[in-house]
Amino acid sequence: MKRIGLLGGTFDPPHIGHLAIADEVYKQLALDEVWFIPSASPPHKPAAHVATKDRIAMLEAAIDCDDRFKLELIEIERQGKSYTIDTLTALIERYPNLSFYFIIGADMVEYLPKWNQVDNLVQLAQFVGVKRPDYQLLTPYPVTLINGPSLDVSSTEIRERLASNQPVHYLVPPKVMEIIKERRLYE
Ligand SMILES: Nc1ncnc2c1ncn2[C@@H]1O[C@H](COP(=O)(O)OP(=O)(O)OP(=O)(O)O)[C@@H](O)[C@H]1O
Ligand SMILES: O=C(O)c1ccc[n+]([C@@H]2O[C@H](COP(=O)([O-])O)[C@@H](O)[C@H]2O)c1
Repeated sequence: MKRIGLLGGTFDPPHIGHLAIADEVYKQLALDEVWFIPSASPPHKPAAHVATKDRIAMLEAAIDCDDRFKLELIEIERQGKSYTIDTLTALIERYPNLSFYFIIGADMVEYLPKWNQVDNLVQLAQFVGVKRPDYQLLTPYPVTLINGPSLDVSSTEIRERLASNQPVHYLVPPKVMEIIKERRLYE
């Protein structure tokens, strides 16, 4: 049975933290692929700061050069609030022969008790929690905890730096930087 990592996110914009955790979990859990799932509408925070088409273009560019990473648009196609319970239910129905590993950073591990139908949700896939600065990697839920590199980078910080004309080179992949510049995102 193929082992698929799922990394859901707002990706507003995608950054090296996303790629590093996908890479780390891929290796530590011997996954076959990692699918990146941009949310249509994040369930727990305000809407993204740029258009969905821009987030998709940036995410495509971010994972383009890595064959292990794929884009999965199931939440964009479904529209509405992107609850993970709906996404996992649909993916399991669509791909009964794959086993899924839902990857979350430590901030989301802390927030997991508030996720929609969390008790059912954690039965649907193996949840995998990854270290992130300033957050506890601790939970009563059955989450596999991974101690990888802990990168102190967030989309919020990148947006703030772009808005105040500070450099973000090396925090986002070069092709993502090109899109940000060409489309004048986050100015
Ligand atoms: N630096 C990081 N280390 C570990 N996990 C991360 C890191 N950045 C993002 N993640 C995880 O990746 C997933 C998607 O994150 P998201 O797209 O919301 O990025 P973000 O940097 O947290 O964004 P924002 O600052 O806008 O809230 C979440 O599970 C989040 O915890
Ligand atoms: O389903 C939920 O209740 C839920 C609550 C918070 C976050 N999530 C998912 O967790 C992933 C990371 O969220 P975010 O907003 O930090 O990008 C993304 O796939 C979200 O849809 C899901």
